[in-house]
Amino acid sequence: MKKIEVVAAIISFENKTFCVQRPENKLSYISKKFEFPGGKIEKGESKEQALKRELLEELNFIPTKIDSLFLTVVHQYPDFELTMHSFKCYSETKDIQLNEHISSEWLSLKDLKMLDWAEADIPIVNRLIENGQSI
Ligand SMILES: Nc1nc2c([nH]c(=O)n2[C@H]2C[C@H](O)[C@@H](COP(=O)(O)OP(=O)(O)OP(=O)(O)O)O2)c(=O)[nH]1
Repeated sequence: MKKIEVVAAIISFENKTFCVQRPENKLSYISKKFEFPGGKIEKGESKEQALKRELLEELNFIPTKIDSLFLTVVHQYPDFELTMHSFKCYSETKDIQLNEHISSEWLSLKDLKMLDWAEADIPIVNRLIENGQSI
């Protein structure tokens, strides 16, 4: 089974979390799902380098701070096994550009569950809510 390793950014600003919606995809289980911005780690890259590169590519965004690893999720999708490393990051503005995603939301923790998340993201959402930070 194919394996994919990705990094994802949980971006915070004024107690809200940035959530982005993926475009349509032939894989129904990720098509138009909400996720945390990020993407695949390329050969020779550290996780932090990959995160910074993906945030620039997808959002033209440079975080003011990146925390240490928040949670790593291993999730079996029908076509591949995903390992996703998530990191809390911080923004100084709500104004973030979307280069690839079809929509975005800044949500309080109590509202995160209202979105239709990619399945692999559910443990991250649950952990954020449990921790109760940035409510
Ligand atoms: N970035 C990101 N990917 C996620 C999340 N949840 C989740 O299931 N995924 C899956 C969707 C994709 O199958 C894979 C990431 O691939 P991607 O398409 O975003 O990565 P990429 O930009 O490097 O890919 P590529 O199009 O350049 O090949 O991980 C998430 O929260 N963030």
